[in-house]
Amino acid sequence: MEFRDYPDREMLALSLADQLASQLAQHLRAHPSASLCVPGGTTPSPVFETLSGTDIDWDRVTVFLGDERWVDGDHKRSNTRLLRRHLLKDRAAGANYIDLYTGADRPDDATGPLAEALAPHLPITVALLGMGNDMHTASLFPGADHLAAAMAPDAPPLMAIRAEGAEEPRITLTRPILSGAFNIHVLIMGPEKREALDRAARLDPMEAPIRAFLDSAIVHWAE
Ligand SMILES: O=C(O)[C@H](O)[C@@H](O)[C@H](O)[C@H](O)COP(=O)(O)O
Repeated sequence: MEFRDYPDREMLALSLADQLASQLAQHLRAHPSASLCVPGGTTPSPVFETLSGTDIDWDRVTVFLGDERWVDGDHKRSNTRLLRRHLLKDRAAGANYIDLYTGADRPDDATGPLAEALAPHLPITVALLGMGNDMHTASLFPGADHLAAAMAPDAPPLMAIRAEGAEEPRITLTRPILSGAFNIHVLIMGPEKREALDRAARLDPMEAPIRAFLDSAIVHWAE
């Protein structure tokens, strides 16, 4: 794991957005398209704000979330709503967006069609992951109902998941799809998350799902 410590949150957001954009641009120099997988939650908005204004060929970039809460796109807990406000605008408005919330009654009914929609965009070019204080990432929560299946090497690309720490049913990309990304970045801010990360490094991925991605990730942190 590579750990990058920034003087403040603003520097982190500017620098990380630049690193993500450079990796996408570099991939686009040699390939017709690229994919960007991003987290929801509260932390990444400043990174998204900068990234949305970067001058890359967004028309050739497909964006999707690593996980979505099973709520309508205009619900305040919708990660898609967050992306529409902070990332899928300005220059990035031209990106192709795959919405993980299909409107099906249950996320369980959406995994098949979404796996087909994502397939042409795998492996992921750049994956940005968040982390909760309980060491979950995407919706891979410790103690979640299908965690073992979602962490297995032969897991399907997406799974429906329910967990105590999650307020609503979720859909999540699984370990093999996320860990297969060419570039993996983890974004965390604040002392609590830094402590959680240190703890995760000593635990098994079933107790600390973020652990499964740390060996090949760059972790970006600011106080
Ligand atoms: O939908 C979600 O909740 C996420 O995608 C999730 O994995 C998130 O990245 C972490 O929970 C951190 O969330 P915060 O940035 O809000 O702390």
